Amino acid sequence: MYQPPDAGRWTGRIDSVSDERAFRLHQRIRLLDLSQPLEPVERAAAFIGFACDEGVRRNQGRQGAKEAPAAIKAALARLPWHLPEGVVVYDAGDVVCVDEQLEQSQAELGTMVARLLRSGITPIVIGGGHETAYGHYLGVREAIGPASMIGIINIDAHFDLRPYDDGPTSGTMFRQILDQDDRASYFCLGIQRLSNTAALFAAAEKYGCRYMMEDELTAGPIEAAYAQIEEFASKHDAVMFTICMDAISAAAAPGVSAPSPFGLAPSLARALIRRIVSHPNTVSVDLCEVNPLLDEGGKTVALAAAFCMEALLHFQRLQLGR
Ligand SMILES: N=CN[C@@H](CCC(=O)O)C(=O)O
Ligand SMILES: [Mn+2]
Ligand SMILES: [Mn+2]
Repeated sequence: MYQPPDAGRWTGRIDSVSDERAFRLHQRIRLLDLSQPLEPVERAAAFIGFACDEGVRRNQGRQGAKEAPAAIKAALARLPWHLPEGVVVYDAGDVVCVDEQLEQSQAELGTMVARLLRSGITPIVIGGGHETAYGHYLGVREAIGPASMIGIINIDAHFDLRPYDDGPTSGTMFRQILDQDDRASYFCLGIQRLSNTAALFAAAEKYGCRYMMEDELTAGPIEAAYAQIEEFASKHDAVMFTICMDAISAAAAPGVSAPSPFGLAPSLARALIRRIVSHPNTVSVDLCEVNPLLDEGGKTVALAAAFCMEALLHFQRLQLGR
């Protein structure tokens, strides 16, 4: 079910009502109702929420991620505006999963993502459990057509390559995509040995997935990751980028279904995010698995909002003269 944006969410501290250098996102955001016709726009991005944790429920996880779009948008509202002149940022509302209708909700999210992409607007999808990524994928595939090659870059502790004989969950998306789409490939950064069974490592081999382990990334140098990102992104027509917040150290991101004691440092993840969205082939991003009900002092929500803002600031598609 689609819910148009709610202006009441975009409130916060006001340092000045006239000096634009003192503005925050809530003073700049525009509302975009995706139930109305869309005009083409240049250098624009839109937050689209996916209020859903049905995939997490089916995956035996701890529910609460459906509260994340409202919480992350509220945290984004308070951040200072540093975007270049001419960039427009929209709140495009939320797709809400009702009555355990995961598959229908993913399809609806896909429709919204495709509409944004076709209007030239960069989608910043705010999940939701990681099942968000499947709806995001449907939209990218619809927008770019069947012939184009999609590269999926995931920052995650988990492969999310589980079998889905009993239906899709928050742990099955990339297997679903690779089974149905021979023009999609998958690169995962931040994989942890203790977050995946041997069967899941075997699935990654079987599907020819590329991955970098968390300890490999942490030990550096980061240029090794940058080189792999460049090589992978360059050989695809479009890159969809997905961030699973449980990839981050539990010290910084406790508010997730499956916390990671040895997760990535936030600054390392930020460097990866900047590099991935800076690639000209990257068309969209989603950020998933924040569970505000499990958060400690709002720090996971604050980190998620900061990652969304970093993506906005560094998206190559939003820069002048591209
Ligand atoms: N999206 C999360 N997927 C993980 C969850 C693991 C867990 O709950 O322990 C997975 O299925 O592997
Ligand atoms: Mn994960
Ligand atoms: Mn995941």
